[in-house]
Amino acid sequence: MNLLTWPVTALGWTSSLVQRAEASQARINEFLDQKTDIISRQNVQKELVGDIVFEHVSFTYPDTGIQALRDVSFRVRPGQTLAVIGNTGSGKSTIAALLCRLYDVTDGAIKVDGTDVRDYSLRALRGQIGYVPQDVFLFSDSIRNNINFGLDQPDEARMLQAAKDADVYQNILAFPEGFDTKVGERGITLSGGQKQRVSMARALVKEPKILILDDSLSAVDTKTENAILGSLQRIMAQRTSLIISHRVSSVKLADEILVLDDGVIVQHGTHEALMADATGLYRALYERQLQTEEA
Ligand SMILES: Nc1ncnc2c1ncn2[C@@H]1O[C@H](COP(=O)(O)OP(=O)(O)OP(=O)(O)O)[C@@H](O)[C@H]1O
Repeated sequence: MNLLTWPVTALGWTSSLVQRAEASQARINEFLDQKTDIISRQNVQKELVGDIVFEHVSFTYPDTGIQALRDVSFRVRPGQTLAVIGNTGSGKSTIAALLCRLYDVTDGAIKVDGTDVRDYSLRALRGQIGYVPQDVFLFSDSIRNNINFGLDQPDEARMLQAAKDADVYQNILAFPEGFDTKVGERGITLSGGQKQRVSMARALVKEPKILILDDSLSAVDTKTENAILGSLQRIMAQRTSLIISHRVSSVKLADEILVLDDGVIVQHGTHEALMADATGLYRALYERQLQTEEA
């Protein structure tokens, strides 16, 4: 059903339909506002395995002229976890935005399972990527509908499992109406960490082949973050994951870590290998964060 052309009068039937339509409309508008030049080709609709390759990718934001990435190359094999760390503004989120094709690369290419992302149908590509954005967006609706958002056929067992995996199940059960509890303007207010975990459950319930966590646990303390990442290990082992963070604690378990500085990969390797480089940016980030935590 095309919600863009859905007659407004037809929306009057049930309030939950209206809310879902509003929610979908908001999301559609969000995409349309910024992505008018992204063309969806219908030819490639295959099921993904999750092999991601960035080949000499450079990207300049068209509106500001800011070059966010310069000659970035890496590969993440199916089932592996790649982490990206760097200071604020170093280009981390831009990597996620390009992979989801919110923008097209300026130079180079991004390939998923050997096919350029520009050749996929947008629906096929984005439908298989679970993206937990930095800025969580929850609809004024029940927690259940927020988690199941975008699914054609919601499944109760899958939703419950996603909430458990995102470590928000017990919080939700403690609310008066459990998963039917309304959030947002007409409901209760969730803490920043709870919102992030509901948003994570929304990504996990899709059982995506590619999972992107974009600073998704910044609002929880390091202890909770470690507990969530620990419980996500099983899930991440079954898909290709991209963890974007400015915190060393979030990235240290990854198979490979990229260190970005001003749009350029300045280091890459495992946590142990990067820590061994006493003069590298990674070690400097680690020591700075240790000092902040101790303070
Ligand atoms: N939508 C946008 N339009 C124009 N410029 C942008 C946009 N998003 C990011 N930028 C710019 O691109 C550069 C890289 O930003 P990006 O968000 O990728 O960095 P980041 O490492 O994820 O930062 P943070 O840790 O603060 O989220 C920055 O200079 C930023 O100001």
